Amino acid sequence: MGTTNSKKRKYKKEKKKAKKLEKQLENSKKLQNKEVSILLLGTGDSGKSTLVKQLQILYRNGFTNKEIEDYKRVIRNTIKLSMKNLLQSCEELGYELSNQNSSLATQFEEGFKNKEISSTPKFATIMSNLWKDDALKKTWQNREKFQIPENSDYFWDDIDRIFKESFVPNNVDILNCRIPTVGIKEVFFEVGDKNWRIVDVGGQRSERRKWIHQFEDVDMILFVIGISEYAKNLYEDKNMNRMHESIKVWKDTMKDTHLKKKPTTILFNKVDLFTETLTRISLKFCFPGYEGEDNFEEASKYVVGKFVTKRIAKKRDIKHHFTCGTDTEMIQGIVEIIMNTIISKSLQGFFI
Ligand SMILES: Nc1nc2c(ncn2[C@@H]2O[C@H](COP(=O)(O)OP(=O)(O)OP(=O)(O)O)[C@@H](O)[C@H]2O)c(=O)[nH]1
Ligand SMILES: [Mg+2]
Repeated sequence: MGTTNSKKRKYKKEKKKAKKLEKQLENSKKLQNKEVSILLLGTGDSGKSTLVKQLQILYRNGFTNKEIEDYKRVIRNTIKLSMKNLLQSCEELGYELSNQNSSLATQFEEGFKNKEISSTPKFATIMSNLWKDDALKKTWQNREKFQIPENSDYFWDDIDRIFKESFVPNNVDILNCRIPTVGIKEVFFEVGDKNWRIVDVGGQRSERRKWIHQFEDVDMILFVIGISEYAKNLYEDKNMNRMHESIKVWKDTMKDTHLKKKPTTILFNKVDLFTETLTRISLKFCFPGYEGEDNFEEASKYVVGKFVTKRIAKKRDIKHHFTCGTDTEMIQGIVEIIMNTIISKSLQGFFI
């Protein structure tokens, strides 16, 4: 009797296993034909488009000649505009340039208005000499007090190369270059035998009302947070702290009914800048209640807790990673983890 029951149980178990396998095979076949859509969300400047550039480098042979030419123009313009901004902020903060550099600053102001002069190697040398001035270095150390592209120092350190006639931006230059996204951009990739659609949106306030139209048609959300931005205010609202805005946007987004069942991954991006900023500005600046040390381990754990709260995590499938958006190798590793998670969820019938 006992033996018969145990045989029956074994048979039932085997049957269940076979059915599961059959379902997985069926899902896998469906998945082969299905495009998986990932929606990138997050406030402005958090690093969404940088991630798309990385995917372009990793899975689409990089950038076209036209794109490279456009980036060349943007990079050179940004260097000039940021230098102007730095000089002005230096004055506002009350730091004084050396006498020699004061006359360079005058030459810069005069040349800045003239497109031809400001494209010459001589003008580039003026900027690279200015960048060596202690007062400008001190101003840069206080960059959270004004609005300036975060990676300006990457370009200023290399002005001579960038203003050479033969200059062609490399991938790292392009990854460091900032162009705010306006509207919705779709990018398509094929990795292995899967098709992926990545939807990149603009994150500044005026762009966010367009987000909702994308919610229904996507399989997964990647929410990008600039974790280093806890000491900065918004570009579009000088009185609002960027981290507090990010928390608000995240909580509002998670309330949306269309997104309730969508797997969500948070990327706490800009970890390189986070580590550096912590050496200058305490996390208390943003969270007065923070009592930990200003090191990556403690501070990042605290910030994660502000996003992955018990209330949000209880109802949802939320994962998170720390990233440096400009580090191609690191991003490749994270992207592979995310894609594998999606594939395994699809095999369970999650998206199909
Ligand atoms: N140092 C550093 N810079 C980063 C990192 N990720 C992105 N950036 C830079 O941050 C700036 C903004 O990145 P974007 O990708 O344009 O930001 P976004 O989220 O697309 O911004 P919007 O289009 O306005 O919503 C760019 O200059 C990037 O080079 C990072 O991890 N480290
Ligand atoms: Mg963008």
